[in-house]
Amino acid sequence: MSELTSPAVTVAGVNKIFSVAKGASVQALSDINLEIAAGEFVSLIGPSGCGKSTLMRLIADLDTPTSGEITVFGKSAKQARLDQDYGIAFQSAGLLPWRSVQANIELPLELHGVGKAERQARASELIELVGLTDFRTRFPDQLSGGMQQRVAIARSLAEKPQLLLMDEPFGALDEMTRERMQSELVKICSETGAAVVFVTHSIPEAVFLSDRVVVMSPRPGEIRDIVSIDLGRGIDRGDDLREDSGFFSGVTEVREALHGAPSLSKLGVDLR
Ligand SMILES: Nc1ncnc2c1ncn2[C@@H]1O[C@H](COP(=O)(O)OP(=O)(O)OP(=O)(O)O)[C@@H](O)[C@H]1O
Repeated sequence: MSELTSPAVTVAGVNKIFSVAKGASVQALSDINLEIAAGEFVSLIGPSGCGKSTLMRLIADLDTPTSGEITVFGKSAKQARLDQDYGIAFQSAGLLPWRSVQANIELPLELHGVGKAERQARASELIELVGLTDFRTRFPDQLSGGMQQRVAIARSLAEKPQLLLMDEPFGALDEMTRERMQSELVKICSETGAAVVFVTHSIPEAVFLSDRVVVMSPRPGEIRDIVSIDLGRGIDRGDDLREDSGFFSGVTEVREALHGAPSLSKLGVDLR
């Protein structure tokens, strides 16, 4: 399969066991199977400690599975990392403290040899997008946690990647900024056709953003249910959607899946 027709991510029979103390181990993930299509937005949701971040770290090749296989656009996770095939925005912003906001956002472009003028123009666009125009020359330790997250989000978008890995990227944002960033992310994805794997603790956030919500069970993390959210894409996901009955049905379905009740679609209930 060529890179273009490959799924964005495949996770096949993945287990992850951490060795903790002498002889003791923690099984964080158990037999995870998941395929994320190119351009698809998939959220991972589940109780604290169920392995969401572990799964993200495995996809990003920041750790390796104990068994099973992960591919990204048909390549091994390692090759995709080396080729920088995706943008990453994780909870701890991971900014370089000695670089300004602007220079942090320019970094991926710099690493790929994009010229200075183009880099600066793209960074300015993104700085405006995340509402940090007055902070472009500041350094990360001069920013609040939420602002740092916004810099990390801008950096992850710098190269218009075809895949974004986002682990609670909006966790430290106030509710207004969070909703604005969600709407921007929907817009960016429909413009660039990027696939997204998104970890969140917020059911409404998962439903607003996703094509599918993967509901995980408590440790060892297994996929308990996958809820399809058929609310359209792009302009269909405007702010009005937050008050739409289809949106509320999605929230209910994900909540019930989280609590272990059978999903409504599985019972043949039409949610539209
Ligand atoms: N490096 C590690 N060594 C040992 N155990 C680990 C390690 N990383 C994660 N774990 C354990 O694996 C389990 C899954 O952790 P993970 O951070 O993936 O959960 P999570 O679903 O992202 O949690 P949260 O929602 O609280 O962020 C937890 O029990 C955690 O303690």
